[in-house]
Amino acid sequence: MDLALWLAVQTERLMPRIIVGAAIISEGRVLACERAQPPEMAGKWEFPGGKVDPGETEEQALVRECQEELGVDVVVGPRVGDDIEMLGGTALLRVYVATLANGAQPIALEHSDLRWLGVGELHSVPWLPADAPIVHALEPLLPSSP
Ligand SMILES: Nc1nc2c([nH]c(=O)n2[C@H]2C[C@H](O)[C@@H](COP(=O)(O)OP(=O)(O)OP(=O)(O)O)O2)c(=O)[nH]1
Repeated sequence: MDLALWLAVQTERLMPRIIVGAAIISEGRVLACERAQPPEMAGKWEFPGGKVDPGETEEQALVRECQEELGVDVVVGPRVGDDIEMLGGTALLRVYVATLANGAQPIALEHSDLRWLGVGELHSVPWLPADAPIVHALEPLLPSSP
């Protein structure tokens, strides 16, 4: 490995890329989104979100991603669960609870399907593997009968 590549790898290890996700809760249910791509992730379910761009706060990134992916404004609340290490420690998944800012309903602009899941339905979809601890941490936040 040459010096430039080695330095790039070390920098990524020291400063993992933050990927933010929004656990949007409405009427006692959380929004799950089915990935449409890339092929190896298609059919797996996730929280809307994505990479935080340089110069952007995590909250700004979540608001932007929810606009791009779902066409809705969200209000970002507290964190849910711990950071999840991904991609060999070069990225961290960090999920926040969020609510819809107004009456607008999410539209699947980039996903292949959307579902509102009550606490008893949380495990009814195949989540991306990294999301399992977050889904678990959400359970106490959802009412037993939405
Ligand atoms: N948004 C999101 N990404 C997740 C979750 N769980 C999980 O493993 N990931 C992974 C999938 C991807 O490898 C990565 C996020 O990539 P992305 O494609 O959604 O990010 P992005 O919108 O910024 O995409 P781009 O700029 O590369 O087009 O994190 C999750 O719950 N939500």
